[in-house]
Amino acid sequence: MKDIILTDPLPKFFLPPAQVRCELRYFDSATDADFAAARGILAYGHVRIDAPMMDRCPQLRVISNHGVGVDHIDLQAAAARGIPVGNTPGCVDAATADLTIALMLATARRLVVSDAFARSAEFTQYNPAILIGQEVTGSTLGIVGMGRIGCEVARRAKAFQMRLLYHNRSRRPEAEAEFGAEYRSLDDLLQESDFVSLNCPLTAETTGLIGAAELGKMKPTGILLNLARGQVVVTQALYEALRDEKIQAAGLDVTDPEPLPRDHPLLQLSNVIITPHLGSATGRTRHTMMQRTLENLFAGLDGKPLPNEVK
Ligand SMILES: O=CC(=O)O
Repeated sequence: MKDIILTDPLPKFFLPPAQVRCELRYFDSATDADFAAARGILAYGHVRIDAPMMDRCPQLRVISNHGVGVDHIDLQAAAARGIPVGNTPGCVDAATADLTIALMLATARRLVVSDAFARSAEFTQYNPAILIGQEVTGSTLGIVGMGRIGCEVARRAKAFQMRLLYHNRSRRPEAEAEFGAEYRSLDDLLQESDFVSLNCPLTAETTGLIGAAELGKMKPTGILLNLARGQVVVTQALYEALRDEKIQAAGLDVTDPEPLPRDHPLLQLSNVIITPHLGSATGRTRHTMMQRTLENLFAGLDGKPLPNEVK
């Protein structure tokens, strides 16, 4: 008999490998009986998985998260109920670091407004005076969160001959040795960097980490990149800093709230580029994430240790 699994609607390529041993029930249409019978939860999107949901599932053996960040899952509640939580670290790093660099280049070289200009009637001839950007090569990049993704960003930034600073909960001697990254307090990093890249997990410590005071420490030419979680940045403070040109630009793959309401003033600014939470969104990475998610799910259903358990 197949195991009943609660999940979000999954893409087509995910279905055959999941359905080998699972019957899928979608959160938004699952009945009380489905919750009562569920032996696993496959968290594909960011549905909040909290204690009341766990208590609706007395048979629950495992929660398997498609992705790295588990801030939408109440880990304490899961631990208290003896339910292991799995995630997919490692396989998302390259794609997320690629998008960090893409947003760095796109904000520095004003790609989105340039594209609009090139399509408009205003573009009548080559004009060396317009749309001047910032040079990425040789600039200083400050990485907040020198974990796996931060290290991949550093690796790519070296190809642009960037000077690297980092801030992390603890010193990372390997990153210092491999990339020549210099440790800084958050304040010093904000003051010295041309680009500040947020690549940290969302935790109690990083919620609201970048507010008005922190943005005020950045250079007026500084560019903020957020590939972490929207809640790491105080949205209103960021809006004001961009509106008042206290910083030059921001590249955001995540926002708080997410998505921003259509009438949010941040969406009116031309010095911000927003992508809809696409850090790991490449075909290859999505495929590997699927495999890792199912490995954790199936191991949990079998009562075996998860290959990647969140501790
Ligand atoms: O946001 C995506 C992830 O946490 O992997």
